Parts: sequence; C-alpha cells; structure tokens
Amino acid sequence: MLWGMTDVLTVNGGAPLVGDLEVRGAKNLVSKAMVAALLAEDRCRLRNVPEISDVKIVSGLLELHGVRIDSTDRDGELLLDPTNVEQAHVADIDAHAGSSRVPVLLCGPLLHRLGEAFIPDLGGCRIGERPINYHLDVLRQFGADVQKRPEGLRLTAPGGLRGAKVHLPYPSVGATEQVLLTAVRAQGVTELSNAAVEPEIIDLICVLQKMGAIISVETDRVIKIEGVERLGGFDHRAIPDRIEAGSWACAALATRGDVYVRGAQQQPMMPFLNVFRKVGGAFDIDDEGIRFWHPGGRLESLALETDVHPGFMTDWQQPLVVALTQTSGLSIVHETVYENRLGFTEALAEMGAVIQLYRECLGGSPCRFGRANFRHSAVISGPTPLRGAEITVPDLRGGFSYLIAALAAEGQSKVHGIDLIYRGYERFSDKLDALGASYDVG
Ligand SMILES: CC(=O)N[C@H]1[C@@H](OP(=O)(O)OP(=O)(O)OC[C@H]2O[C@@H](n3ccc(=O)[nH]c3=O)[C@H](O)[C@@H]2O)O[C@H](CO)[C@@H](O)[C@@H]1O
Ligand SMILES: C=C(OP(=O)(O)O)C(=O)O
Repeated sequence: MLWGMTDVLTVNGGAPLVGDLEVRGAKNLVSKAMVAALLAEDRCRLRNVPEISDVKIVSGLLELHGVRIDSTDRDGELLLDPTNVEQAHVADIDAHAGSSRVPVLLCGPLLHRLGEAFIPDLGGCRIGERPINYHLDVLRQFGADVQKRPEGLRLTAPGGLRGAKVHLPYPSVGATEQVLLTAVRAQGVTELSNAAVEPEIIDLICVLQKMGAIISVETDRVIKIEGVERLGGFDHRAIPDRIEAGSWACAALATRGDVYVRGAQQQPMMPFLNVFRKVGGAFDIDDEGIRFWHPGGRLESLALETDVHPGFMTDWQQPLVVALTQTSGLSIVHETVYENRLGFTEALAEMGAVIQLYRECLGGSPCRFGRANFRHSAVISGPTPLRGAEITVPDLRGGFSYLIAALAAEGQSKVHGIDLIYRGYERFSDKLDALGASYDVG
C-alpha cells in the first residue's frame, strides 16, 4: 500500500484493466455509523470497515471525546467503546476535523450526551459551496442554541432537545442524517419531510434501530422518529461502497477492460447499471458481486442528469464522464446536486477529451443552479483518444477519474496529489496491481 509514502503516480496507460477486486463498506455509511456510536451506552461493533483516511479522521475525533476504538483484521472489524464519553478541547477538535465533513454530525449526539458541541472548520470535497444552513436550522428546531464564537460555532441545548416537525428545502444527505442522529434521543416525535433516502441513510437507520431507536421510513420522503431515553450498542456489517464499485466499472469501460467487483450489489446500484447498459457496457450480476466489461464495438453517447436517490448519484458522475469520452456522438451531463462538480473536466480536455461546459440546465429539467451562473452542464463529444499528461487531483472522485483517464490514455501520465484518493478508495494501488495496471510510484 502506498498511503503516506508518496503523493505522485506515474501511470503507463493504454492497456485494458482485467481482473478481480473487492469493495468493502461504504465511506458514506461507515463514518456516520461511527458517529452513531457516540449515542450508545454500550460497546459497538462495525464490520466491513475499509482502510480509508476518512475512517482515521472520524476515529481521531471520537477518541478526542473519550470513545475507545480498536480494530482487528477480522472482517474489517472496528470496536467502539463509548461508555466514557467526555468533553474535548475545542482546539483539538479543530485539529482533528481534517478533510472530512462528518464533524458537523457530532452535534446531536454530543448535545444529548454532554450538553455542548462545537462545529470546527469542515473539510470534504470542494465541489460547491456546501453550506450547513439546513443543519443549523434543524438543530435550532430541536431546541439547540447556536452561538458564533471566534473559535467556531458553539451549540448548547439549555432546555434539552425536543422532537420537531422538520421540512428540508432539498433532500440533503447530511441534513437528513443530522435529523436522524438528533431525533432518536430527542423528547417526543419527529416528522421529517423531503428527506434523503440514499441506501447509506437506510443502512444508518438499520444501525440506529439495532441500538433501540424507533424509526419508520414512509412514502414520499417522510421519515418518522419516536425519541427514546436510552440507546444501546450495535453489531453491524456496513453496506458495500456503491460509489467505489461504480468507479471501477467506469475504469473497466474506459480502458476496454473486464473487472469483477466482489461486494458490488445490484439494488443500490440500479440507477448506475441502467446507465452502464445504455452506453453499451456489459455486466453480469451474481451473489458475490458484479462483473463489468467492455463488450467490444462502439459505445453509445447519452443524456444524463445527476440527482438524489433513486436518481443517478453525483459521485458516479465524474468517473462516468471519463468513460463518456469514449462513446460515439454527443453526451450531455447535467449536474444538479453540486454547482461546481465539472471543473475537473479541464484536465481531461488537456488529455484530448472534447468537453464543453455550459451554465444552462441541458438535457433535463431545470435545477436549482439554472439561474445562478454555474457551469454545471457538460457536452462531451466522442470518441476521442486520450493522451498522457501531468495532472493534479482536484477532489476525491475527480482524482479517481484522473487515474481512469491516465490508465485509458496512450503514453505516460503523472498524477499528483493521489493521497486525496485514499479518502474513499481503499488500497487502490493494490487493486490496480490486481488488474494488471502499469504504474510507478513517484
Ligand atoms: C460523507 C458523505 O456522505 N458525503 C456524501 C453526501 O454529502 P453531503 O451530505 O454533504 O451532501 P448533501 O446531500 O447534504 O448536499 C446536497 C446539496 O445540498 C446543499 N446543502 C446541503 C446542506 C446544507 O445545509 N445546505 C445546502 O445547501 C449542498 O451544497 C449540495 O448542493 O451526499 C452527497 C450527495 O449524495 C454525496 O455527494 C457525498 O459523497
Ligand atoms: C463528495 C464526497 O464526499 P464528501 O462529502 O466526504 O466530501 C464524495 O464521496 O465524493
């Protein structure tokens, strides 16, 4: 494994990726399930936990609050003991927040357990403004008091937290999780409307139910939570990472390869599989995973827009765009979740891709960004051969997309900043080895 050893890969592209790999637990569930442990009064066991840097960041934050964490090699097991949760020093919280957005989700659990919480500077991918206004609004509705301090935001709940009728202006994943993690121990009933219902959220609800929570997911994005007085521990196997699985599928397609992704599951990937099939990719699903391959011949362009679940998720968009450079004709991608998630295409253009960005909502329905001057639609003209280049990783998924482009390109590429990719792709260099990729460190 390369993590921490170097930040540059020299990739010799132009050969198909062929072989098997395994994806483990989803980054977007594992970090939240770890936060849920803060609510528990007994020990918790999370399995299928991947070795990614986001897990290290959240572990560091939880340890600051007195949660004892051990890991074993058995099934990626993480043992969390929250029986002695304590107040942490604000400066230390800031130092541990790192590149993740998860710290904002500690608010509800810490308010319940300690009566006080701080929100440090948040990290996460720079793919848009990413405000936390929904989070603060819902916390206030539960009874939290939010004060601006020189060191950040301080939250208290002088009268305790009470269930509320909450409506989200947009089905935000993080704000939905904020409501869940706060409402489960709040006094009374919470009714959340316009909730996000991503598979990782449903898996978090499963974790909370194991702990003793009472949560019902109703039709039309409504979630009802009856607060309880005490939550116990949990033993849970994390849902597999459908974003990582989709990323390797795109790598197989763009390199004309054949990759078996052990752990990939059909149900959470249905929107991806439909698109993969429409562009001409082949896949075969069995009980253990999904095989993705380029069946030969030409790939078809398509019009697509990203959306909240059950739509085509935004995190698949960047790897897919690289594969779309190899389809015949004009593809349109309308990014409706983040206003600035197409900037990574500039480097692809340097590698020979023909991609034009537009401010208009192209190829789909008008979205929140239509009148706001963001270049959030792309037209990709293909197929275009890609050539090696020197490129720098802009964000997590953009970084993996650059790796795909470098592997698909003729010649050599130097990819800088690969450490960012370890936020969400476990042991990716080992996986590249297993697929026969040619690259050097440095
Ligand atoms: C760690 C994690 O799980 N990250 C995922 C999570 O991010 P995250 O939870 O941050 O994403 P959200 O669903 O909250 O964000 C969606 C949109 O809502 C906006 N918004 C959000 C909160 C808020 O208070 N105000 C506001 O305006 C955001 O700027 C964005 O435009 O869901 C995204 C959408 O599926 C994924 O791309 C990320 O991989
Ligand atoms: C945007 C992402 O994650 P985060 O919310 O952690 O920045 C991602 O996983 O692509």
